[in-house]
Amino acid sequence: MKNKEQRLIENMKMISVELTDKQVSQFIKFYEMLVEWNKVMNLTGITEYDEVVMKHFVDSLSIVKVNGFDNVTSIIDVGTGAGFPGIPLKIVFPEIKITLLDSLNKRIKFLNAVIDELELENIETIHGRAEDFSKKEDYREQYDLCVSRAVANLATLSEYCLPYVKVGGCFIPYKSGEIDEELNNSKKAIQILGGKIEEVVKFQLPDTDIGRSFVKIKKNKNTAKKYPRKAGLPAKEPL
Ligand SMILES: C[S@@+](CC[C@H](N)C(=O)[O-])C[C@H]1O[C@@H](n2cnc3c(N)ncnc32)[C@H](O)[C@@H]1O
Repeated sequence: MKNKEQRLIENMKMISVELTDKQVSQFIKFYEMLVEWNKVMNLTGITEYDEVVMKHFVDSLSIVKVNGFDNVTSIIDVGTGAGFPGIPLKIVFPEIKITLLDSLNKRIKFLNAVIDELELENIETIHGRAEDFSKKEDYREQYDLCVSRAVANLATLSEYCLPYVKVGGCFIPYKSGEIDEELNNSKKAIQILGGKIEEVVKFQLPDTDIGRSFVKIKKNKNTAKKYPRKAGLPAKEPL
């Protein structure tokens, strides 16, 4: 049986991500903290090492198959939970400024401990609702890229996420394989919020039957000031 480090390296290679020794040890530490803290708080339903590597680490980074990162200097991960996809992106792209936002404070405490332990820099956590922070000048239309995994349907999520994206930047949600109906139900919201669907890229996680759809949404005009509506409304009454 190969050791943990080798298995991680090989799985990442399957999506063309090459890891340095430092990044390998950061991923292993992150895994250990996830399992340890998961004993006292609900962070993830998956704790077996190889499953975490594939379904959390490789999945978080599979966006590299869709989007280049050369011109990305800032990313916000909305509804990051235990740090997915934000922490794996930070480990692999240390030079990019990353903001992790979640409304559950216990998850933010976990993430702050991970940031300390892994000695990550140029990364910030925010405890708050997506709908509230994008109203603040320091966050509104400040990011090259907004990502989000497993948070809400695409119409609701677009109202959470597009206000954070600069004109010319992108919002790329991690969605499950079957997405046609969700796409149809979100086209109006995306257009109202200043976005345009550029492409939908389907991807299969290596050696699994798990399908992903990445929806690449370009921000082509400013989001009107009245969006997002007050907290709770985007989920209750999607645009
Ligand atoms: C199912 S978890 C997914 C976490 C992580 N993105 C992942 O894929 O493992 C959804 C997360 O979104 C957060 N969330 C849901 N609605 C939110 C909102 N309006 N603002 C901020 N966070 C929100 C929840 O607190 C939770 O941590």
